[in-house]
Amino acid sequence: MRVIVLYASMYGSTRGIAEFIAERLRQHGLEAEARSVDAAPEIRDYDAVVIGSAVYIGHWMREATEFVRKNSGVLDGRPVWLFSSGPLKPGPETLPPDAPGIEPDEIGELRRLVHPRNTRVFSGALDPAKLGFSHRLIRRLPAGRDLLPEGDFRNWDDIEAWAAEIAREIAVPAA
Ligand SMILES: Cc1cc2nc3c(=O)[nH]c(=O)nc-3n(C[C@H](O)[C@H](O)[C@H](O)COP(=O)(O)O)c2cc1C
Repeated sequence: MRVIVLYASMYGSTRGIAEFIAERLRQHGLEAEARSVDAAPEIRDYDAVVIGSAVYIGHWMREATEFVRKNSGVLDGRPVWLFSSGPLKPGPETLPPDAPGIEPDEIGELRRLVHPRNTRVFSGALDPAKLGFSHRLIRRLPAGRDLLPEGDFRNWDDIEAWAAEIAREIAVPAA
C-alpha cells in the first residue's frame, strides 16, 4: 500500500509532523513518503492520502485548502485523513480534538468534499527567530506573546498513536 503524507508548513513544524507520520507508517510496513502540497506528486498513484496544514489566524494555509478543493474528486475516492497543526499549548488532552472552535474554519467544508476517515488537531511549535516580518509584528502587539508563546508543544505520543490508527485502518479497509 502506498501512502502520501502532504503538508503545508510556513516554518517547518507541520512538515516535521508529516515526516514523522510517514516514518511511523513505514515502520508499520507501508510505503509512505511526506511531500509539500506545492510539490505534490500525482495522487492517483497512491492508495491513501494524509494531508496536514499549519493554522494561521484560524485558517489552514491557502495552498493546502486549494489542493484539497482542486483534487477533491480523486481524494473522495480514497481513504483520506486530515490534520491541523496549531495550538501553542499542550494538547489535545486539554480539549477534545473536535471541540467547537478548535478546528480551523475550512475543515467543515473539506469534510463534506472528501469525507476523511478522521481529522485531528495537533499542538504546534513557535520559534520567534524563524518568524517573518509581519508575524513578528503581530507578536509585538499587546498580548501577542501570550497568544503566541514560544515553544515546541508537539505531542509526539499523540501523533504516533494517530499514525498507528491510520496504519491499522489501511491494513483493514472499512467494510
Ligand atoms: C501569526 C500567527 C498566527 C497564528 N494563528 C493560529 C491560530 O489561529 N490557531 C492556531 O491553532 N495556531 C495559530 N498559530 C500557531 C501556528 O499554527 C503554529 O506555530 C504552527 O505550529 C506553525 O506551523 P509551521 O511551523 O508548519 O508553519 C499562529 C502562529 C502565528 C505566528
